[in-house]
Amino acid sequence: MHSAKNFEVPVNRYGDDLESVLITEDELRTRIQELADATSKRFHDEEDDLILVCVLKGAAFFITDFARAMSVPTQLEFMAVSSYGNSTSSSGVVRILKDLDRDIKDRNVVIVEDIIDSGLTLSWLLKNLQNRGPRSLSVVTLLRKPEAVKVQIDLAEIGFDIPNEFVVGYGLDFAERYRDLPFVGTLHPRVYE
Ligand SMILES: Nc1nc2c(ncn2[C@@H]2O[C@H](COP(=O)(O)O)[C@@H](O)[C@H]2O)c(=O)[nH]1
Ligand SMILES: [Mg+2]
Repeated sequence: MHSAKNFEVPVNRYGDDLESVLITEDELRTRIQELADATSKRFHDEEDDLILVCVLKGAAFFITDFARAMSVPTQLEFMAVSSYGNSTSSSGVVRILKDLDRDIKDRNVVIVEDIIDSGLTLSWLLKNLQNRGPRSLSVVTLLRKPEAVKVQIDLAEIGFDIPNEFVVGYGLDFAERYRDLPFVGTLHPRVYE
């Protein structure tokens, strides 16, 4: 489990809103290369380009770094979904706000996720995409909160297991802020209040 103990919060554009750094910029870079290497290896014999599906907006930073670290050709697709629930947890009832632009039938598809919390959103998405008849469908997630997971999902790659805390940065927001931080961290409680 990745914890914050050893990292100081670097000077950043949000002043002292950040309480701790869980994963530094260097750690992200190193681990993303490892995830891309493992994923490239799985698909290096395939003829067709691999389709990477980004679930907006949280995975946007991750997928761009991940795709550039891959050693096989990839094509990017974007989806936007809204998950009904309260402000801090999803219900698993999902509505598609933006669908893929292309047919994925008979194609190798990797969902590139920012974070798995309960896993309910991803579980719904996997069923939805599986019904479209891809040749293969797998998931690479940057973060996972093992203590929060409610549905077991088969994950091809996991970047970091983190504590059950609300995190921001590297694509992850609170009220649309903090996505542009180059590291993953936690906010001071006063920011929520
Ligand atoms: N900024 C943050 N967003 C989070 C966090 N944990 C989850 N999420 C968002 O929810 C979905 C996944 O939710 P799930 O319960 O259905 O697995 C994820 O893609 C994020 O958009 C968090 O700590 N910080
Ligand atoms: Mg997500």
